[in-house]
Amino acid sequence: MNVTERPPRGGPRRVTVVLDAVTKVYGRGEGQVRALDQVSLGLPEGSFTAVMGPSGSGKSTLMHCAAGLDAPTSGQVTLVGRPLAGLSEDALTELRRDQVAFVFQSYNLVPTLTVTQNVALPMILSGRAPDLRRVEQAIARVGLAERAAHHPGQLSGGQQQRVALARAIATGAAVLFADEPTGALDTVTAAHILGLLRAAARDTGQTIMMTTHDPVAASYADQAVFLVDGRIADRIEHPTAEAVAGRLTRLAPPRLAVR
Ligand SMILES: Nc1ncnc2c1ncn2[C@@H]1O[C@H](COP(=O)(O)OP(=O)(O)OP(=O)(O)O)[C@@H](O)[C@H]1O
Repeated sequence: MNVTERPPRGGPRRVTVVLDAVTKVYGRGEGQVRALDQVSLGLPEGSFTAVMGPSGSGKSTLMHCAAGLDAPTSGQVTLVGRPLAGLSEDALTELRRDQVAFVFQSYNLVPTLTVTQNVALPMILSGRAPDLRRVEQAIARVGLAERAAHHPGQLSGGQQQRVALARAIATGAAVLFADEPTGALDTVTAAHILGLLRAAARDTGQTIMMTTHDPVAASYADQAVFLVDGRIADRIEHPTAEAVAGRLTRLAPPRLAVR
C-alpha cells in the first residue's frame, strides 16, 4: 500500500486506516458466508470515505474489521500505524478507546445525562479527567452550546445526532466510524450532520469512514467505495449524488433493491 497516495496539504499525509487483503468468513460448512473477500483499502488522514453497497454486501463487517471490533479471518488491518493482529486484547481495547470514535444511526446517548455529560462520557469511562474546555468546544462546534444542560429527550433527532457527533469529535480520536449516521433524519437535518462530518475531517484531521445507502450523503465524502458481495466493485473520487446513484444501479443485482 502506498502510504503517500494522496496529494498533501503541506506534506505527505499518513494513511490512518489500512486494510490489506481482508477476508471475513462467518460460520462453517454449508452455512458459511464470505462477508468480505480480499478487501484492500487505505484511508488517508483527514479523508472522508463513504462505503456503499446493497444490503448484505459487507459494509458493517468492513467497518467492524477496520475499527478492530471484529478480527478478519485473513488479511491485515493497520490502525494509526499499529497492525491489529499483533495486539493483545488489552492493547486493542486501549487503541480503540484512544483512537476510534463511533456515530450510529440510533445516536446511542444516555437519556439520564445532560448533553455535556454525554459528550464527556468517553473521557470519564476511560478513566481520564474530562477536558471540559474540549467538551464545550465540541458542543459549540455542532451548534448546541445553548442546549448543553438539556437531556437527550428534550432534543430533536437531528440535535441528538449532533450531540453524538460532538462526543465523537471531543474524544480527539484519529478515526471516526459513522454507521448510517443520517439514516433516521430528514434531508435538511441530514445535510447539516453531513456538513459537520466533512468539517471534522477537514478541520480536525479526523479520518472518517461512513456507511450509507444514500447517494446524497455519499456526495459529501472525498471518495465513495462500492461493495458487492464482500468485494470492492468500484470507487469514485469526489462523488456527486448522480454519479453514485448511477453506479449503484449498475452494480446492484437487479433482484436486490438498494435501500
Ligand atoms: N455474525 C454473523 N454471522 C453470520 N453471518 C453474518 C454475521 N454478520 C454478518 N453476516 C453476513 O455477512 C454478510 C454481510 O453482512 P453486513 O452486515 O456486513 O452487510 P451490510 O452491507 O452492512 O448490510 P446492511 O446494509 O443490510 O446493513 C451478510 O450476508 C450477513 O448475513
